[in-house]
Amino acid sequence: MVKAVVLGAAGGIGQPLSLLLKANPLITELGLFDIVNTPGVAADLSHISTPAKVVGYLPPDDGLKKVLTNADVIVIPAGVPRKPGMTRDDLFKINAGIVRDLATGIATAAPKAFVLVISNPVNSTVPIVAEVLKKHGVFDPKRLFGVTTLDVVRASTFVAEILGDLSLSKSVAVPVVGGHSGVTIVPLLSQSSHPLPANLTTDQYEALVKRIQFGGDEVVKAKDGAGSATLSMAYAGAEFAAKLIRAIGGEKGVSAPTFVNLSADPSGGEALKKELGQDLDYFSTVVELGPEGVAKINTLGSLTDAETALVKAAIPELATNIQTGVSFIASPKL
Ligand SMILES: NC(=O)c1ccc[n+]([C@@H]2O[C@H](COP(=O)([O-])OP(=O)(O)OC[C@H]3O[C@@H](n4cnc5c(N)ncnc54)[C@H](O)[C@@H]3O)[C@@H](O)[C@H]2O)c1
Ligand SMILES: O=C(O)C[C@H](O)C(=O)O
Repeated sequence: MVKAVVLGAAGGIGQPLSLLLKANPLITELGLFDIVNTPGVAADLSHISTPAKVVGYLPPDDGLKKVLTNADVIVIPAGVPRKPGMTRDDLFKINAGIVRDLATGIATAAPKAFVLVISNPVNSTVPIVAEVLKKHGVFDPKRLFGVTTLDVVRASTFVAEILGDLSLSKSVAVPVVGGHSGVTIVPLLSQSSHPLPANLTTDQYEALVKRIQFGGDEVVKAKDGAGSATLSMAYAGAEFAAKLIRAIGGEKGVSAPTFVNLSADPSGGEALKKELGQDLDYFSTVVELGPEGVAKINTLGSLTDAETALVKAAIPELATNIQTGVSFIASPKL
């Protein structure tokens, strides 16, 4: 029995994500929450012939508390998306408060749930959720995840394109580490399950790295004011949620890159911190998943000089983004 909950379920990501979760046979209950339209979305999805019982809630009458009660897995795509010319950090002003309030609901109504954060800027919203849970004395770092799967999905697709065979994209696995914005997105292409063509030039390699780092901008530009990635994000979010649900159900050998608090690792992430040469509290890397959530946080492994430089370039922005999230909750003005 797995109850999954989507907070922001009526939005551009929320609706297709809810559809994909409804299609997951391991989910037996699907709770949808948004400030608008969830009764309609829930009624629509409830006619699909899969096991999950679907219920939609709105804020009145304790809707947030009701949807969160007995939740096992909570996915959060609530918040505003980018328009052309904006960075993910520009979303902080609005999304930080939205995520804080939803996290407060989780802290009281579902403190043991696994929480998957999609709302941007992920590098800051994940620390916000952690700080809220800490304030309530219920933070378990093993249960909190920043969803960076879209970067991994993009890397697989773009590598398969370069290999000239899109049918490979499902099996191409590229670890993408760091964080989820611009230069903090670091694809470790030398560790791709399918090596890049030997004749790839440095210019082509650099263009591929840039495309993975700035894939979000490509979509924002193409949507021309109508938002950012929604369908590919829903696919990526459902993929990550499905992996986690399999792992908490006891399946062995499940792992995925995700942005986590390094204290979730049994060793406190010391080996990774040593590799990074920096005492960061959060980082995205390949995480082994298990019944309690994070089972082990993997180190980066062997990197090329170019990848070492990318990791180095990611760290200052990542450290600032993390601190922005932490300070938002620590602020005495709240
Ligand atoms: N992590 C990633 O890789 C990734 C990828 C794409 C988008 N995103 C982010 O996901 C977020 C959502 O994007 P979208 O395109 O779905 O936006 P959207 O505007 O289409 O949908 C957002 C939904 O959130 C709802 N919402 C707002 N405040 C809420 C609250 N307090 N409680 C519950 N619901 C609330 C809105 O009503 C809306 O339905 C954005 O911040 C975007 O930047 C992240
Ligand atoms: O680019 C965005 O703002 C949305 C998302 O983070 C993405 O990577 O597509």
